[in-house]
Amino acid sequence: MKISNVRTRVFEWKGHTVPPTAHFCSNAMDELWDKGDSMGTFRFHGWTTVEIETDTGLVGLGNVALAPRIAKAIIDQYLAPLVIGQDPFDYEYLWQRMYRSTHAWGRKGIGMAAISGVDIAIWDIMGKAVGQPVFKLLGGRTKEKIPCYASKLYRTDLKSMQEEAQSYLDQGFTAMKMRFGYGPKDGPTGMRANLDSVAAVREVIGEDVDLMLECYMGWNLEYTKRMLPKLERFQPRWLEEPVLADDIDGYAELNRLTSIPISGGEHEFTHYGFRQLLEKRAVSVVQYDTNRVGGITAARKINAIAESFSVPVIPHAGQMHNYHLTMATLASPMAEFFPVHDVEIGNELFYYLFEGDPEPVDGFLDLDDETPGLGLTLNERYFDQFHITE
Ligand SMILES: O=C(O)[C@H](O)[C@H](O)[C@@H](O)CO
Ligand SMILES: [Mg+2]
Repeated sequence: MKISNVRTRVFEWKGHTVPPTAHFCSNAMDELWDKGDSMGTFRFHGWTTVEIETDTGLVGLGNVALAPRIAKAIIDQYLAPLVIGQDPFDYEYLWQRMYRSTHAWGRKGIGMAAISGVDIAIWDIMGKAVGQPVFKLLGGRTKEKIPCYASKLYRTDLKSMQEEAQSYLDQGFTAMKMRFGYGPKDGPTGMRANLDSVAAVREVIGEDVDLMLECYMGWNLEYTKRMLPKLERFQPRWLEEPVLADDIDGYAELNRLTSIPISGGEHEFTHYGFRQLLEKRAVSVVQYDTNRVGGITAARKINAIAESFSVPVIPHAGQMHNYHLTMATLASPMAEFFPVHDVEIGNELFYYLFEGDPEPVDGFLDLDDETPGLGLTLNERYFDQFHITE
């Protein structure tokens, strides 16, 4: 079998979107005086699909969510020529070929995200070729079902957040993640607002539901050191991305500071990047996203490294490209799940673009033993809601 063609398309949502609101989610732009719509550069309203065809008629489907237009250009110009004519089962060789040939600029960030999209499509092909779901190629069914946590609760008014948290309880979730809306520039009143939002959610969900707290790179080391002791009474499952992804020593200092586990990794790349995070004990939860980190080929290596450090892997985003890895390793105890709703931040756009992702039932997801490959197809019902660039 040989790869005969690589087709990339950029899907940019032109349908209804929920307008941004102030303090929606703390983020890396908040430190700037002219931050404007600070989440503007962190919306996922576009996605790149990667369809890799073989000379035997199979089509593998991959995806990239970061900088979709750039990802398409990288795949079209640099990566497609490296894999066309090759055997997809030589996936490690093909990964090294893509990694090494773009090493000067592609080992982190959008270069590695583009490699991820190609790699995911290659694994979809391999599963389809042998008639097995991808997780069966990675280690098989290590769980009867995958526990998952509801992930939204962006900062709005406290009553709306309490109603949203209650809705996840009503759906049977026993874990959920909320976002902070304030950071260092908002001073003591912002701290109070942050603490009040956690108290409000805890008031609804009680003490026996896991609550994760998301800073999305919007705090800094000094502010987080002040916040952590104040947050301990809420017993969060983890505090996520309090500092910039490059501040690995800051992560490590925070992770040693209190009983609250620090999580991160959705903005880290390759098994080399995660070796650094783990050797420095910088995170207590590894959160790569397979469509960024280097695809399934890199993610499975990270799973093994994390397992050797006894650090759990709970990938960013849920979504099929991550679920197969979580199913195939005991090192990954659960998955993130983005509730489906109107397009807002854009994490939920995945459901408008693809069909096949499992629906959670009582806080659990399952994958089908009989569906070969990743189990995803493009959702053509919404194509008219997208501007599509071939
Ligand atoms: O952990 C997450 O889910 C990510 O940080 C979100 O996708 C991001 O959009 C901010 O909430
Ligand atoms: Mg996050």
